[in-house]
Amino acid sequence: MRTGFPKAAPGMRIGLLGGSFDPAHEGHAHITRAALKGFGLDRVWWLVSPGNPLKPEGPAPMARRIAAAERIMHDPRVTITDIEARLGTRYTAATLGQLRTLYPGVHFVWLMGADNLMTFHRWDRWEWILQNVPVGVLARPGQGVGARRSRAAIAFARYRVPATHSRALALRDTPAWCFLNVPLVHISSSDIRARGEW
Ligand SMILES: Nc1ncnc2c1ncn2[C@@H]1O[C@H](COP(=O)(O)OP(=O)(O)OP(=O)(O)O)[C@@H](O)[C@H]1O
Ligand SMILES: O=C(O)c1ccc[n+]([C@@H]2O[C@H](COP(=O)([O-])O)[C@@H](O)[C@H]2O)c1
Repeated sequence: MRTGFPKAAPGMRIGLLGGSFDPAHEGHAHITRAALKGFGLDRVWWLVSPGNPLKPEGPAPMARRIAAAERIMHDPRVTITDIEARLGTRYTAATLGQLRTLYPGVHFVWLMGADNLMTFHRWDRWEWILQNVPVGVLARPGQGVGARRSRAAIAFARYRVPATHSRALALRDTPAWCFLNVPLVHISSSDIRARGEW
C-alpha cells in the first residue's frame, strides 16, 4: 500500500488520519470505515507520524509501524503512508500546507478521534488548521462531553456542521468541523503496549 507520494486526482475527497499508529489497531480501522461513509470520502490516507510533537518518547521505527498497519487495514480506499517523513514535517499545519500545494484541487479533511479535539488548542497553528481545512472528529470512549467542551470546540462552535450534513464536509467552506457519533471501540495503542503485545 505504501507508494511514496500517493496518487490523487483533483476533485477527490480525501480524509487524512494522522497518528503514531504505535501500533495500529481495530479502533483506527473502525473510525476509518466510519469516516469514509459518514464524511462521504473517496479515500483515507493514514499518515504514520515520524513522531507526535507533544509526546516526549519517540514511537517504534517507521517500517515496523507501517508493516503492522498494513496487517490491520485492508481496504483499497485506504493508503498507509510515511509522507510526513518524506516531506520533513511533523506538525500537522505544516503537513497540510504542503499537501494543499502538492495536490491542487483535492478536498482534504483532517480526521481525528475526540481525544485529540480536547488537546487541539495546544497544536501548532491550530486555528489556521480549522480556518483552512475541514475537520472531522470521531467519537472515542470517554471523550464525548470533554471534547464538545474543549477550547477548540467552543472557539469554533458556530462553524460546527450538524451530523445530518456530514457527508458533504469535504466540500464546505472553511472553517467547518463535524462531530460524528460512531459506535465506540474500546481500544488504544497504549493498552496494547501496556499488555506487552507490541
Ligand atoms: N478507539 C478509537 N476510537 C476513536 N478514535 C481513535 C481510537 N483509537 C485511535 N483513535 C484516533 O486515531 C488517531 C491516531 O491515534 P493513535 O495512533 O495515537 O492511537 P492511540 O490508540 O490514541 O494511541 P495512544 O494510546 O498511544 O495515544 C487519533 O486521532 C486518535 O484519536
Ligand atoms: O501539529 C501539532 O502540533 C500536533 C500535536 C499533536 C499531535 N499532532 C498530530 O496528531 C496526530 C495524532 O497523534 P497521535 O500521536 O495521538 O497519534 C498525528 O498526526 C500527530 O502528528 C500534531
